[in-house]
Amino acid sequence: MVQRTKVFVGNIVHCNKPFTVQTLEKGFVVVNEKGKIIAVDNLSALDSCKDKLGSFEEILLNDNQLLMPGFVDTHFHAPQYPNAGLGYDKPLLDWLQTYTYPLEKKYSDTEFAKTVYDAVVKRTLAAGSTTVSYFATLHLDSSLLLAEAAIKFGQRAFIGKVNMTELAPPDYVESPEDTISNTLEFIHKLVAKKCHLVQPIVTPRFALSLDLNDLNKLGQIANKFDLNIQSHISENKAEVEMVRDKFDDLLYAEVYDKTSLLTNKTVLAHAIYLTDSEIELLAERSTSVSHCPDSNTCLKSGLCDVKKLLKAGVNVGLGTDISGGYSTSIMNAMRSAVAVSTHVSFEREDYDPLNVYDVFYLATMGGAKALALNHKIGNFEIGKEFDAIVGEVQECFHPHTALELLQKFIYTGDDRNVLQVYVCGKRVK
Ligand SMILES: O=c1[nH]c(=O)c2nc[nH]c2[nH]1
Ligand SMILES: [Zn+2]
Repeated sequence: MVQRTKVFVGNIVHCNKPFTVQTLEKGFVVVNEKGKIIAVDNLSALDSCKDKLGSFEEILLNDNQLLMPGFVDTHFHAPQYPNAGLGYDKPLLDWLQTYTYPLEKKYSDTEFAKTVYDAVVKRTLAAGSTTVSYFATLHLDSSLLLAEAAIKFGQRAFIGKVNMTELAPPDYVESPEDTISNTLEFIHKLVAKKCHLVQPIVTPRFALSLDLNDLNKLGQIANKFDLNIQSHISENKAEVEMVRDKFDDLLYAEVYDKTSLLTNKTVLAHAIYLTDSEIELLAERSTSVSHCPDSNTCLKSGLCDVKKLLKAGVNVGLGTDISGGYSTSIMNAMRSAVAVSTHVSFEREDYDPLNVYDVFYLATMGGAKALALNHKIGNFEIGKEFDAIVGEVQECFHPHTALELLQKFIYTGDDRNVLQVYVCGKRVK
């Protein structure tokens, strides 16, 4: 169905530059029938702009509402949603074996997969995540069902069929041959759906799941088809030690670099225990980090020093990391990122922790860049596709500026405060 041109009028906030929130108090954004932003300005320019439009739909925001870019969740294990909030009594490697792999194995059942995946996409859209990078499971058919859920409900998404040949139960690993051939088939079948919003992403689970040879083949596939890549890095001390032992003293980031997996379209979750030289390597390769503060706390993995990564020139986005994390909401991840950074600051001299505006940048432009979508989404630049949220702060007892509304929205809001959600100009909530 062709969309009508839309004119949004009200308080507008977005990051027009890194870590800078631009506000248009009483501004407007015009979105054309293809979902692209064609004008952004102050109210004084609205009448002359309207004169140039044909028919359009006007969306008027009230004084307690805010138009902002949609949130980007850079790390979400969709099959783990049934475990959200469960099993935080074990650290990463035991947690994987005890709770996570047994659940993921169930996605050989496509009925079960469809039920969970539909619920995940509806829930994340309701929370304002207009773009999500999903891990699925090893299963080809049910991974395609996750893609279908995103297409059906109108979410922008990356879908990763997970690769894992080792260090998991014998009935939840693939042979080295199958992991490559199934990945190629998954990519071809997903691309054949011809939905520009939903794309495959190469997804080696982590360095302990595959050998160098298979990691390298996945690097070649990503390179050949120009695909995004997602994985995990340096989340847990025992994991980091096992990687050093397995790969003859290579550093974790060196394992991925040696196998062509560190690119400007790669996003790596956690990155808590990187050495300075690994951080430099990520910056050199323009590889991004997905910061998942809730997961790092629930699994007692550690405190990620995001400010250090940013200072070294590494781009960072936010991830909910269901079900290492318990919340499907990037608003919650923003609050937790501020809290964790503040806790890091207690142990440092002259340390300026992340603030509410910094995490708004990470949740929008930082995430867009992590998924190499910053030319398309992340803010309201003319020419970009309109992925946006209308948020509302309820119970305002006196007038607030747009920046005050943004603070209150992030700190006190949840999906009840996310009134409308748009992906590429189409309303999806
Ligand atoms: O938080 C995590 N969740 C996972 O599912 C996983 N697999 C490897 N490493 C992981 N970390
Ligand atoms: Zn994860």
